[in-house]
Amino acid sequence: MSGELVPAEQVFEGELVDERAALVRRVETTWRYSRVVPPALKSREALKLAAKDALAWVLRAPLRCVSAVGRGLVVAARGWRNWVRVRDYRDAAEQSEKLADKFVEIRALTLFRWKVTGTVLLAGGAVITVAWVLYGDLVLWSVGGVGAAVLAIVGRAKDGSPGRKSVLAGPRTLTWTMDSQVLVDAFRDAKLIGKDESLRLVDRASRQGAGWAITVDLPATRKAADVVKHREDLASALAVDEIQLSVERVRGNGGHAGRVAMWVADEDPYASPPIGTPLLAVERWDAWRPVPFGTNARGRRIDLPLVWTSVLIGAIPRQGKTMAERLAAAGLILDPYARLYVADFKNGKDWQAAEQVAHRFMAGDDSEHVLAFLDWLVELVADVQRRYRRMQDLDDVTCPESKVTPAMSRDPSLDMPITALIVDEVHIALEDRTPVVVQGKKLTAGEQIGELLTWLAKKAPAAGLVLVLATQRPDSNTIPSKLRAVLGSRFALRVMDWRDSNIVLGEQMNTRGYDSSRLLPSHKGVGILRPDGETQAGADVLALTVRTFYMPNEDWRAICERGRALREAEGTLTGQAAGQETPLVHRAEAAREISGASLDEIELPEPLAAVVDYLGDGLDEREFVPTAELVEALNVEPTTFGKDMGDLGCRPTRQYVQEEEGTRRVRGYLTANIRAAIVEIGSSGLPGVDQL
Ligand SMILES: Nc1ncnc2c1ncn2[C@@H]1O[C@H](COP(=O)(O)OP(=O)(O)OP(=O)(O)O)[C@@H](O)[C@H]1O
Repeated sequence: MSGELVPAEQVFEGELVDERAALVRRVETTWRYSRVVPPALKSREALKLAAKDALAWVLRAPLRCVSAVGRGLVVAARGWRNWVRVRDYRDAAEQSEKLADKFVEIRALTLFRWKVTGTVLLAGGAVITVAWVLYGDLVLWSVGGVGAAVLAIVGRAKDGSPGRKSVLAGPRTLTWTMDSQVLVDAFRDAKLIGKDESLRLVDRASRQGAGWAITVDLPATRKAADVVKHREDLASALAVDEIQLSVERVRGNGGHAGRVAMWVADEDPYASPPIGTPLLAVERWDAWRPVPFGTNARGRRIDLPLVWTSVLIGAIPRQGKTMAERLAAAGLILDPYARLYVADFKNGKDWQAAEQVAHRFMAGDDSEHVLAFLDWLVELVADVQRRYRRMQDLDDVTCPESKVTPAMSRDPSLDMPITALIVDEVHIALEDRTPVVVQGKKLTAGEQIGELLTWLAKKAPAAGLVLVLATQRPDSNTIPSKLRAVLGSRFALRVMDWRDSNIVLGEQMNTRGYDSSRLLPSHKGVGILRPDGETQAGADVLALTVRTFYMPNEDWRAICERGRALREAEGTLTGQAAGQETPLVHRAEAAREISGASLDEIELPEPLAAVVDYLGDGLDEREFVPTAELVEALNVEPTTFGKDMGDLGCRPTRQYVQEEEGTRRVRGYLTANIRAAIVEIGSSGLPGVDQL
């Protein structure tokens, strides 16, 4: 130290003054907090850790690389699949609900992209092969390396994208047409097949009419009938209204109990304008041919066979019942050989036009109409019995079985035309409570009508009688179950509940998937048809939804006018239409016709038998026979005789008779009354009406 003074930094109390250490400390601090220095180099510990990590990374790199390439492969395959199936376009079409319209375009584009794929694969393969031939294995290694690197980059694990992306499902409608997995899922969701079960496509989805059709086979032991039954569940799973979904079991040679034909309409098939009846365009019709009745959801025409069957139509008011009944009638009207009985208990103008063509016509809902209708039925019963008797006499060539044939029905000498009894609002007749006496039994007219209609529905179709009954009240109290059971074809338009639907269509039909109470009120003329016999849908189809053709009044009138002209030309206009007021057959006489017995064959109680014996031919030739004459001839006691005759239905009357001393008014019996009593007794020995 020289004692010379030098400048020095300020020194605080307690601070060690060491210039070198301070500098090192400052450098260290700067290094540690610097942003540019990598963290691994900031401390010895960090460096050790980084070295370990690097070693682990190097060791795991091949594994990561392989899994990245694998993921890349999956991503690339998925991307290619979406591209080749035009996924983006299809999704856009689906979102805008235009998938059906774009289907053809999408198919064409798919095909094109498949071709591009094939071409690229072939061309790429060829180039690599040539290069390999020219330059050796290096080419393969290079292509493999580059490909693997690209795939590894594509498939590298990205932060924040674990697993599959969840997506909101778009409209499911019609997706199934392109992706059968969607259909399988829908069947599973509707619990029609199990979780591990699948469907087998018999036909690819194809365009049919305004919708898509597909046929599938259910897994073994699953039944097509269950799919039909749970149509609504399936419709829900496919996200369509059940009215748009038609499901049928495929039967016959090409089908089996597990084969289902489905058809899904693009939109409500019954929302379109109604279709007019094709009958308007024909000159005449053959009653033996099924009558054009309506169309099914697919727009296929459905005809209704009428001959050899009877039809019941039921619906709540204003659903198209009369329209349906008139369609059935129209086919018969256009056949000049068919005979019509038309009873309109609604008494509207719907049936008026038929008056000009009907053998018998009646519109009204009073007791007198009901009684007149009863007489029609008696007349028809007698007619049917006459037909069967006549058929017995015909040779086997003309009449091979106890059934009317087309030739027989058109032969005027046989007088067995196809005869239709068409009744609108039949419940009015069936509910009528006017008392009538039948074979000494008191009944209501309604009961008697029920009995006769049942008999006719049971026995008359083979004799050429067709019953077409429509009712607004298809409940069990109104239409006797005996009658319903023998009406072969049923058509149920919308009704109030499934019970009413079953009453029209038959027991348990709702559990088989046929319930007309589920039809929409706006769907006028749409109903469930359970045909008796074969329709276009096939002989085995239990029931089908049909929308009847539309036949407004003017078309109906035109058809009736044509029917009249045809009958005039053929000379087959009869009954009321021809101006003939044919007297109605007396009920008792009809009963005689039923039995086929003549008066002589009837076993009579006394004293009637003695009276008949005594009168002989006089029974027909004389008009009146005095009581005194009978008492004397038969040698009976007058009071007892009078009482016994009264009990047998013969009431005495007073009439003027010519005697030697002049004209005298005496008590006696009208032979007509005696004859009526004989017939009445004869018919009571026949099977009662309920046994008919
Ligand atoms: N196939 C159809 N297409 C379109 N509309 C129809 C069809 N059938 C019936 N309608 C319409 O439904 C309405 C009722 O028809 P209709 O008179 O035949 O019914 P209804 O059941 O007989 O009625 P009501 O019980 O009063 O006798 C009519 O306005 C008719 O035009």
